[in-house]
Amino acid sequence: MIKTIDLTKSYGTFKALDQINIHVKKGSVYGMVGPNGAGKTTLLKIMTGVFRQNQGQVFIDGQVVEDNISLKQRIRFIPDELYYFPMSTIKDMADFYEDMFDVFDRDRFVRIQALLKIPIQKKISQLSKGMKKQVAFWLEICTKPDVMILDEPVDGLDPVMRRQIWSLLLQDVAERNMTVVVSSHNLRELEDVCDYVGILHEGKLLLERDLDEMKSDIHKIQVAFENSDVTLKSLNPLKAMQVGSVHTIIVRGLRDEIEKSLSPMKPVLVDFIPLTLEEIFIYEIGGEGYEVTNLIL
Ligand SMILES: Nc1ncnc2c1ncn2[C@@H]1O[C@H](COP(=O)(O)OP(=O)(O)OP(=O)(O)O)[C@@H](O)[C@H]1O
Repeated sequence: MIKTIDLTKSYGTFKALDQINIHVKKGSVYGMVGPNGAGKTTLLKIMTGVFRQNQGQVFIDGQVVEDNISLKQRIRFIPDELYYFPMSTIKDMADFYEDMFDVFDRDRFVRIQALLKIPIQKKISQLSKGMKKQVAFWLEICTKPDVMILDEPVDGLDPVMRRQIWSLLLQDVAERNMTVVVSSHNLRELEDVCDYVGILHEGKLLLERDLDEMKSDIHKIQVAFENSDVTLKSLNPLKAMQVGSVHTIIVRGLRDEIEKSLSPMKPVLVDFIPLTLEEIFIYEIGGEGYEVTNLIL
């Protein structure tokens, strides 16, 4: 649904994005992860048409985003730094959104107010940073966008509110097939919500992966044998440790096939332990010369 082709952006002589090709499926949540300065905000701002690229193109449903007003109506962007009209109250902003967007859902606005419990007569300038962020989600989600682009969305929100906001977003993903692109420098934060993850580093896309596929393709296993001489070299582990007769290995491959390979060795224990997304990425790109832990933690 969203596709960028060779997207390149320079600020003066500095190349902030270098030939970025990303692919986001309709109705999915795509996490863009990378350290400070990787180019995430630049990429998101080009995807929403806020910034112009030097080369390449962004397509949504096959249409070019740049200068496409009707397409941009279907995209909402919550930036890292929020802007509201000076002196406006939440009600003023809701009225403005209702004027701007035919699709603004006033009933939903009222329902979400009961959840967030922020009085709508409050001046937004007098709200805390986290509350301002809540207001941004509150307003944008009521415009029922097809695409929601979020730059560091949960920054400043407390853990309970993070869950509330994500549950609102995921409800729209499930019910309306909304597509979400979300940036973060913390993989752990995205682990529970993303279907796909892209890692950006120094303006380049290091990789892009389907998380379910990745999770089914790499395993951490504890195996124990009566005989401590058994080796697991035939499984070509990415990593292997042994304490007494208990082996802990990281192996690529499908679970069924790994179990079949282990069975003739007559293990007394085989335990598949879930890998965190962070661990998977470390094994996925750790061999490519990057200090992955520095990129994604
Ligand atoms: N307006 C600008 N003028 C010059 N350089 C810029 C400008 N905006 C961003 N940059 C540079 O482009 C690079 C990418 O910045 P960007 O804000 O896209 O990174 P980011 O991944 O969003 O970082 P963070 O996680 O810190 O928000 C950085 O080196 C930054 O200094």
